[in-house]
Amino acid sequence: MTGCNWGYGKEDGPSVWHKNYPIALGKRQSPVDIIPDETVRDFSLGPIVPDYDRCTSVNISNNGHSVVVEFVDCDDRSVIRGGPLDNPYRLKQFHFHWGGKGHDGSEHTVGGVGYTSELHLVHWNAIKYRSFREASKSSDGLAVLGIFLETGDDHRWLHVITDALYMVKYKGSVTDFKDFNPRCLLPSSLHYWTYLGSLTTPPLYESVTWILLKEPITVSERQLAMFRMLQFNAEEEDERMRMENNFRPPQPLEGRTVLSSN
Ligand SMILES: NS(=O)(=O)c1ccc(CCCCO)cc1
Ligand SMILES: [Zn+2]
Repeated sequence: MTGCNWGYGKEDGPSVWHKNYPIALGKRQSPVDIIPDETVRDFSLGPIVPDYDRCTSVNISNNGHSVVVEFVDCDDRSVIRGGPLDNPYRLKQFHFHWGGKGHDGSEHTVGGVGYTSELHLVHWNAIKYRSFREASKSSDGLAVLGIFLETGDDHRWLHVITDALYMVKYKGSVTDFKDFNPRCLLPSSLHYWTYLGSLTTPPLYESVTWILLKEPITVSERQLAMFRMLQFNAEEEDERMRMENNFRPPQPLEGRTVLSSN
């Protein structure tokens, strides 16, 4: 497998991903537009339980597409359970998607309206699969908890992440990032929508049970602007490209139903 040949530009962006990743035209692609009135209340859906209190964050890195915080996932120290999930899924990493200055950058939209940004906490089914890589190719392999970000006051804890961004400005950079518990990024309500979808970036595998929290968290424009000082390119590359608008637009629902917790 050669390196990444995709991006978010005109030549390599979401509209041409299908050339190298034909599943982009598949039947359970993500993100999608969530139309609240068309979601189905499922009273059998229990609460979602993120249990991150024994999590071990390892590092923060720039992979040329987003900024990613990775966690130790060799045991069940930090998992998400309940809701639509048949067993606990291990926390592997979280990352963000955002827009340009004054532009929305969420991936999922609600009633056709986007948010300023979207946080994805990525988990994998270690009960059924032996590795994240194997799980990522399986229809019930991954669970991604999606949290919308809206602009307003400073987020009390986001500075811990934005203070580290200068260390990972360029693609391929990584730095230690210990003792961060993503529980501080959750909104107060865990009411959610859930549906079966895919990774929103190549390889676009249709392996994700999406769980989207209805309540957004609030971050400031200043905090969000820090993400835009990141670059898509490596330090040694001539072409400087600001990391922004790293989101895929909504894809066809293709007959899927979005379920709603209470
Ligand atoms: N935006 S997302 O949460 O759907 C997401 C999560 C994780 C990956 C990496 C998959 C690597 C497979 O080998 C890609 C995308
Ligand atoms: Zn994502």
